[in-house]
Amino acid sequence: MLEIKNASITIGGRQLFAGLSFTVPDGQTVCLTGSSGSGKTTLLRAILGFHPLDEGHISIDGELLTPSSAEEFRKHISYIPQELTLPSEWVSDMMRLPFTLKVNRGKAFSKDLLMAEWRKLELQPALYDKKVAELSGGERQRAVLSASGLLGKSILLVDEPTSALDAHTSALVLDYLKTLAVRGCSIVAVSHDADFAQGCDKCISVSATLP
Ligand SMILES: Nc1ncnc2c1ncn2[C@@H]1O[C@H](COP(=O)(O)OP(=O)(O)OP(=O)(O)O)[C@@H](O)[C@H]1O
Repeated sequence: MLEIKNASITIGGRQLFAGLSFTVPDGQTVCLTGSSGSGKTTLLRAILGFHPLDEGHISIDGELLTPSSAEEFRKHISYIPQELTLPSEWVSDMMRLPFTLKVNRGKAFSKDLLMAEWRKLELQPALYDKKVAELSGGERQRAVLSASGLLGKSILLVDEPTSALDAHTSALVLDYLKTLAVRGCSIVAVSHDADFAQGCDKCISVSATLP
């Protein structure tokens, strides 16, 4: 279980949020909502240990996130940022890349298992042999999500997973996230998509403090 307790972050003299508390039990999907600039992405970065809280704490399964535990914590977290800068030229390389990282040691890549994830996300198998630049934004988003699904980490943080998708495909992505949740994953998604937010188990409003 992921727990955020009494969290506050101020950047450049502006308080983004304060006293923010919520839990994400194993198997739950939580949607972070809030106006642009309210600090949703910053909160995801805090969970990754890349941005310190000014007050409060973050814990996973009762273990506190600290500067010294952050690296160990990240081994259990998949993070899909809003803006994907993908270093691979080919989709096949992009899909294999996470499995070559030290942090994912012990996780074996399987194209067959990946294709099973792709079917759930309605990605055509032929895309696997294309260049990344040939994929649409929504195809790229879903392909990256499928690799996270295959990695099977216990926490998934995903920023705007449906921003490039039509209503049908957004619903597909929500269903997909729920299949990951059923496997025990705790999911925190940032979204401005009201239908997506409604489909999650819980919505947390990250509220900006007005000057
Ligand atoms: N490293 C940083 N240095 C300076 N300012 C930052 C930094 N990170 C975030 N900010 C500022 O903090 C505020 C919150 O940013 P954040 O990206 O968390 O918002 P958000 O709620 O995710 O917004 P959006 O919905 O537009 O994606 C913004 O004003 C942003 O400019």
